[in-house]
Amino acid sequence: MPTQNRDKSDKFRNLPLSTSGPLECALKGTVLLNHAYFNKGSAFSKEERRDFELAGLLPQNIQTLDQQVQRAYEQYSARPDDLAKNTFLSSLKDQSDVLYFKLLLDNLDEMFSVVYTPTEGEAIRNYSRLFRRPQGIFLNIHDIDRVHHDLSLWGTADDIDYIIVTDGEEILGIGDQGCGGILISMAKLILMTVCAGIHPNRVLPVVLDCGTDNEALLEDPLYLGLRERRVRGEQYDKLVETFVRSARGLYPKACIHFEDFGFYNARRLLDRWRPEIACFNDDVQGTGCVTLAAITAGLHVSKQKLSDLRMVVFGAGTAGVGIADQVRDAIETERGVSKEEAAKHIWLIDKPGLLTTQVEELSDAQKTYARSDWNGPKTDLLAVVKEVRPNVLIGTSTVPKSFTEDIVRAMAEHVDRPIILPLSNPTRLHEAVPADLFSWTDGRALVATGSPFKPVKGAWGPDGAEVEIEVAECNNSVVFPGIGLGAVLSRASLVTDKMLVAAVRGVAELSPALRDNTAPLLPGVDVVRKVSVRVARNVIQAAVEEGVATEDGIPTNDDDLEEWIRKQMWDPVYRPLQYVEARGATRLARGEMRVVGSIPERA
Ligand SMILES: NC(=O)C1=CN([C@@H]2O[C@H](COP(=O)(O)OP(=O)(O)OC[C@H]3O[C@@H](n4cnc5c(N)ncnc54)[C@H](O)[C@@H]3O)[C@@H](O)[C@H]2O)C=CC1
Ligand SMILES: CC(=O)C(=O)O
Ligand SMILES: [Mg+2]
Repeated sequence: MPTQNRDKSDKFRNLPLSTSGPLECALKGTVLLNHAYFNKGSAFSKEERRDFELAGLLPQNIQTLDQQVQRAYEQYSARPDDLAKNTFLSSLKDQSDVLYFKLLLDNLDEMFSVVYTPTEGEAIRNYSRLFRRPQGIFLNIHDIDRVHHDLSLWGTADDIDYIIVTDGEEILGIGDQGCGGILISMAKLILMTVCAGIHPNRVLPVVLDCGTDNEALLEDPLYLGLRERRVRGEQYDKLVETFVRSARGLYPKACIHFEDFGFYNARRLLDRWRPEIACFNDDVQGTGCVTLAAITAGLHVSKQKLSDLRMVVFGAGTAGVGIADQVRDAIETERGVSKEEAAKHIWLIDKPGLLTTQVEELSDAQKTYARSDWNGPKTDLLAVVKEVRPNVLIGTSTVPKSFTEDIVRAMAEHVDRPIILPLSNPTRLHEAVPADLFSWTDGRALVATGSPFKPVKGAWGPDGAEVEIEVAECNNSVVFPGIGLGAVLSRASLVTDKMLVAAVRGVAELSPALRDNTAPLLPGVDVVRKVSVRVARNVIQAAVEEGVATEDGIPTNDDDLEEWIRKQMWDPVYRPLQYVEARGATRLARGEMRVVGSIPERA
């Protein structure tokens, strides 16, 4: 039985997760060809074609995965624009997980922005128009009694490692997208597999359909979700409570990742569940971690310390306050001061201007940063930049072009290497574009952006020589896959602050800017898996130190631990298939039981 890695020479032969060896499969014929997890299309071997009754269903020529990738790439390239390419990739994923992930991994630099921000934002905006077939779980706020049952259809206790849930209220900077939010859960899970080798058959994408306040969707006859305004209050809380308790009860080993909830709920739900279960909010914590790593690299280049930091955050919502918290906690540790003292390094600005103790209706999280020491008559971004003289400026406002030339020049007047991070997605909402930031600062700005940008050329080298500056993508996608991988493999009972600090260290250690002052502040997509292994290693070590790792046999030294992690990461390769009779709940192999055991029953 392929429950474990079966290489006898392998010192890790008792690995908890199986990622190699034969796969047992109870499906045959067209049902098998339509099952993305098992389907190999033209790559089924002669023996498999015989054993699984496929011979007459496939053209004669048996092809390799590489040949299939070549064909798929040609078809992809023929699509006229990025949205059409995104749709093509979604259909490919419905056909074959292995082919889809292999194509993606082989062409990640080119395809990352097509399966993720900014193109995925467009796909989500058009969800009900582009819809072909459902993926994931839709939980309806008026059917709370069904939640446990609907979740239970996806496997048994051992089968699920990672769950991403959204309520669709604040998607990727494009606001309320109702049930279309299912695609952000899907997209982030795809990144979990691509970047961190999380098994694609051991994850659950979920949307909590609570209605929508998006007028365009409410009026769209093709809209697929609940056509009513968002239900809030007690019923909303009951849905979330029922979802979390059912998910934990059914899949006790799974980590729950909250994504793109609105400002009011994101922090509240994280605070509610964090002390009790392994959970993570990507917009609060993932964004905080990756941004702190970028700042750490930037301060290294500018030869400053965290204790020198004066940071202005424009847009004090979920992401902005998440970043502030992560940075504040790092200053607290570095300076050995209280959280209140550390918070004095940070100025938050939102719609009313600078958050001061005079501003009413601040959330508890925002209140931490409300300034009592502000005397100036103006509190807009320019006035704050002139007064504070920040060395770090962050944009999480969704207000495009809000980092204007006068603001950036005012900042650069007092700071040699201003660190400027316009993080609002998608690309059109960035607070500034890199070309302008370099132009206004004579190439001195240290820039990273929320969505990807091409390198920028300008005469900013010594004696006015032309240089090309590469811009890092400062997106939580750099870090959340590694955090998730670490939490899954250690079977962490909680995701603690120390695990997040360890994750930041993992990303910062691999920053190209640490070795070359002119290189990007963060590692790029070319090394995503390396980053995830390093982040996961650090996270697991912190989980062990904190006493929250429940997996047995975690290696103690760095190299062994990295190898142990790598060996449990899923790779897109075709594994030989072995026919077995469907056996209901019979245990076949971790990760494979769900499809083998339950699909024939459900069919
Ligand atoms: N790069 C990354 O990894 C991430 C980027 N983001 C992006 O950050 C942006 C914000 O996301 P969330 O924090 O989730 O949304 P949010 O809605 O919680 O926060 C946005 C904040 O900006 C404020 N704002 C709006 N107009 C403003 C103005 N004129 N002046 C000052 N403040 C203003 C809003 O009042 C709100 O508090 C989005 O574009 C999102 O895509 C979010 C998470 C991760
Ligand atoms: C990147 C991300 O999580 C966001 O824009 O919401
Ligand atoms: Mg998000």
